[in-house]
Amino acid sequence: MKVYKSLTIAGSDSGGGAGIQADLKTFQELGVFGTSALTAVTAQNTMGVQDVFPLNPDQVIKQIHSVGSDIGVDSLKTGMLFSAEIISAVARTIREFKWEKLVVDPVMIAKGGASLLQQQAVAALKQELLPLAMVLTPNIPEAEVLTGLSIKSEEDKREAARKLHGMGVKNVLVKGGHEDDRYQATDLLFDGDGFYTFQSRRIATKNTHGTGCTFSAAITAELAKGASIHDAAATAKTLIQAAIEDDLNIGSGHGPTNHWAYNRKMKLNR
Ligand SMILES: Nc1ncnc2c1ncn2[C@@H]1O[C@H](COP(=O)(O)OP(=O)(O)O)[C@@H](O)[C@H]1O
Ligand SMILES: Cc1ncc(COP(=O)(O)O)c(N)n1
Repeated sequence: MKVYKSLTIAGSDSGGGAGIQADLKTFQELGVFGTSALTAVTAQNTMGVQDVFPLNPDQVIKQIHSVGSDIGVDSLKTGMLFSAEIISAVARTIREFKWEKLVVDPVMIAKGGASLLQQQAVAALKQELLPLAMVLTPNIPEAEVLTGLSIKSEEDKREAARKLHGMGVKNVLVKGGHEDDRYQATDLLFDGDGFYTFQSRRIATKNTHGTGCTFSAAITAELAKGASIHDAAATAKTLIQAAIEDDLNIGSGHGPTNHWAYNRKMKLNR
């Protein structure tokens, strides 16, 4: 049996809903062997981020080398990277290994408002990491920071996607979770040629902690198995919908989604 492997380079969420924990659970749910390189430890729960302890770039790089030199990487994703120094070191290592199936989730701010990326690191993200990305998955506020555009409409989303593609990203997937739409959650993919939308019913819930991490991890796992970006995005959208729908209601703030809901839903639909 061929074993597919995905690496996540991201922060730890002690609360288990986002970051490395969400990524590994999602890889597992999609049948892919998950490995990780931690960039930072956060003391975090559903109420917010209580503290952030970044690792130094050498500590991050050593973990990536350990995984890359022995276990192997069919696809990888980045999440919380925190500083320009970590971004430069990670970008250098990805180039060294010549990994192509890279999903960049440009994590900037946690749902509760805590900063997970230093402001001065945005330039490094744009210059060093975006040109290596096979897929970039910004939410609306992240797409606004990266492009300098204000995004209010579907056409604004397209304009932002075009601009990000111009920065060297092969496929741009602008997520619509933050949109002011009571009925739908619509994600937009631009592959350089055409636009594709992935739409679902918007679920009325406060428990959306880690949706972005889970969504980009699902794309990463599907790419490892050889799926096209279009198919990977479709699977990720189905998985995140099932995960949000199946409300776990953990904690008293923004709770996590259910990472094992997808397979259960697939079995029921069979
Ligand atoms: N309330 C919701 N109902 C259904 N889908 C949602 C909801 N909120 C977010 N999503 C979906 O979850 C994924 C992550 O979106 P988003 O919330 O924009 O990212 P982030 O967690 O990075 O802020 C996207 O596929 C988006 O469409
Ligand atoms: C360690 C870590 N990484 C990422 C996020 C973003 O979470 P979300 O997916 O809800 O934007 C987070 N809260 N913590």
